Amino acid sequence: MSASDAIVHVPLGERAYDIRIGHGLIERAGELIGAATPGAACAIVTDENLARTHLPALERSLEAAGIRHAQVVCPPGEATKCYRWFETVCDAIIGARMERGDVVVALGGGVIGDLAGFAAAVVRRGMRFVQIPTSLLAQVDSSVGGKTGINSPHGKNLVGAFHQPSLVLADVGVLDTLPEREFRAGYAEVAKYGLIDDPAFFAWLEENHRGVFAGGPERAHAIQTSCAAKAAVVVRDETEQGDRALLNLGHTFAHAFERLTHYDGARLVHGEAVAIGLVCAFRFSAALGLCSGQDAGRVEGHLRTVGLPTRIRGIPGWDGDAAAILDAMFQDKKVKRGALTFILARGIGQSFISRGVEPSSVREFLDAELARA
Ligand SMILES: NC(=O)c1ccc[n+]([C@@H]2O[C@H](COP(=O)([O-])OP(=O)(O)OC[C@H]3O[C@@H](n4cnc5c(N)ncnc54)[C@H](O)[C@@H]3O)[C@@H](O)[C@H]2O)c1
Ligand SMILES: O=C(O)C(=O)C[C@@H](O)[C@H](O)[C@H](O)COP(=O)(O)O
Ligand SMILES: [Zn+2]
Repeated sequence: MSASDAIVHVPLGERAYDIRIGHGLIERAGELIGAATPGAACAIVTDENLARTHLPALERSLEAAGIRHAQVVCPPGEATKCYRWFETVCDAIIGARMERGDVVVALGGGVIGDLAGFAAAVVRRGMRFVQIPTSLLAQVDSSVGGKTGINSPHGKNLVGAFHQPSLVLADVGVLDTLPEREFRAGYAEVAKYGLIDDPAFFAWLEENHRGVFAGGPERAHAIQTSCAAKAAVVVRDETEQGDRALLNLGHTFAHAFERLTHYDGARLVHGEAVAIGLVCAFRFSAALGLCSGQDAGRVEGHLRTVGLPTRIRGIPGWDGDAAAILDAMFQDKKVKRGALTFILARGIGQSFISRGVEPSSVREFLDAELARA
């Protein structure tokens, strides 16, 4: 145990768990997983990048704690969140004779977390699950809250389950090996929490983003603030019957862009799609007269300052039209009785759920965005 770890508790009754944020957590994973799930063996799910960098330390730690472990290594990238790799991961866990009481450990970014979590939700009708998020995005968002799943050719995350982890170990030190593009992409989800309901945090990010990117103490503060923000929403509405949809700010747009680029991370990764989606959500809100153009400009300005893409027309290799985006949006899980739902905003930190948004107004907005120089 280290006195300097921060802990965000997620009080979900019998599914309650801790998010531990600190340094050297992979080296201490054996001890921490052993304490959270005594006597359990571990099926580690990871990708090739993590297998090279941080898997050996995790294996040493499990061995030192006397924990039996097996692993399955997947290719990196969004395309892995698919039926084929889901089958491979499930069968690897089963083939390693992992029992229902054993633990699936996700060592990786959001792709691995979502895929491994979904396997944990269904193998032997539900195994325990530990998240060791290694990307900024996974540490601030995907490892928390229990959304797991894979993509369909029809749309993002369309097959999945809610399955909460038993423990989250966010080792801030592992971010030192994360490629800069991926760190930046994860920052979009950090900014999202300020934009949802915490204008002071967004203003803090505007002032302190350099420290977050440089790995100063601001980084751990941003991760902790993000986890606490997400945990608070998840505790209010675990399975997205209402308020949890706020965490989807920017995502009705983002998921359409990801599907239209065929989940090709070389062109667009999730966090980049979210950055463009956040700008769209605010610009759409401004176009509808809900929020000021000044606030929409502030959102775009900040994301552009940190180097994130902000324009639909900037998506590499995609030159489609508004009809294609709108068509993809109709596969969104927030669609209700055929009507679109968007998370819109009355200002920075003042987002709200808007049901039954007219497709014609979305179409008009998208046409104008696509015509933007
Ligand atoms: N479940 C949720 O609540 C939730 C929330 C947000 C996003 N997501 C999902 O998360 C996914 C995106 O996650 P992501 O941005 O982490 O992408 P990712 O999992 O593809 O990871 C990004 C890249 O960085 C590499 N990487 C990760 N950690 C590294 C490290 N420490 N050192 C070196 N390389 C490292 C990975 O191998 C990969 O190539 C999307 O599928 C998205 O839909 C889920
Ligand atoms: O946890 C949530 O709830 C979110 O919406 C977080 C999002 O950042 C994340 O991308 C999530 O996977 C999207 O969920 P989906 O239900 O729209 O697929
Ligand atoms: Zn997201």
